[in-house]
Amino acid sequence: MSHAWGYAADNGPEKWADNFPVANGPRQSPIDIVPGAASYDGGLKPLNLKYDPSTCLDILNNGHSFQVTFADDSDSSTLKDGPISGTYRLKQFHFHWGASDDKGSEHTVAGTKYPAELHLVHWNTKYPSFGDAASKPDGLAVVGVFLQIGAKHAGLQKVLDAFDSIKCKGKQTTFKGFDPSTLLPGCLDYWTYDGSLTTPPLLESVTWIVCKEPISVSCEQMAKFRSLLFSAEGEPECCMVDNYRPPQPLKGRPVRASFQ
Ligand SMILES: NS(=O)(=O)c1ccc(C(=O)NCCc2c[nH]cn2)cc1
Ligand SMILES: [Cu+2]
Ligand SMILES: [Zn+2]
Repeated sequence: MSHAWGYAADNGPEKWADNFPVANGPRQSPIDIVPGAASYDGGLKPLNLKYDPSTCLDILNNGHSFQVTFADDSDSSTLKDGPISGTYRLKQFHFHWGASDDKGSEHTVAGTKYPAELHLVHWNTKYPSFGDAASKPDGLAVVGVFLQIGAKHAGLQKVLDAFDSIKCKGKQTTFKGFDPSTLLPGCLDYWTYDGSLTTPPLLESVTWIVCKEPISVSCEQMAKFRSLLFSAEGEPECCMVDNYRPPQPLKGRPVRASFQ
């Protein structure tokens, strides 16, 4: 994945519009979610998430986050219902986090930042591939889950235990049998709005589905996130922290709630 963009002062979110003018587009993400301004929509269905751990393939440090990638050549791990129509396949999940517990999430709730945010990335099977779907207005659906400091998360620990082999940019290792549904909160109430990828190419192809209930992680687990590096082996070490884009203008978009 060759790209010059990042999260530093010289290549970070304030500079992305230079190479990706859609950064100033009408449906950019993330946003600040204002619960009082969201409109309850009784027509929204509950999320229907069905994940098959046998589709889990590997874990990768791509230089801006780490991601767990899934086999998406069949409808084994899917998202249906919720605000979407049709079937969307799980492609990968990754996180965004801060250098300290007071920041790190991309979406905020009435201005509140969480220490981290999980993104489960799915693509619409009406298109032939993820790459094709990523350029369509209804091509992707990303489920966002906030992380808050509290009890150690057993499911997340399985992911963190793989970190020693992906410390540097470009490192990848086999990662099998992980069930991403262990990372979901108990209650799947959500907010939804039309948005974009939160990293370049910032494509405006994402139906965002942000869960209201966070999951808990321990401060030791957060420290493990911060032990990863943006830098490749042999480069000066640069801690992978603050890999989040700040909230973007809503530009009149409705934000709907699946709950009252
Ligand atoms: N944060 S998010 O909105 O969920 C998100 C989800 C997926 C991608 C993505 O697939 N990007 C295109 C390929 C690529 C280039 N470099 C790294 N990935 C980017 C952001
Ligand atoms: Cu990349
Ligand atoms: Zn993301």
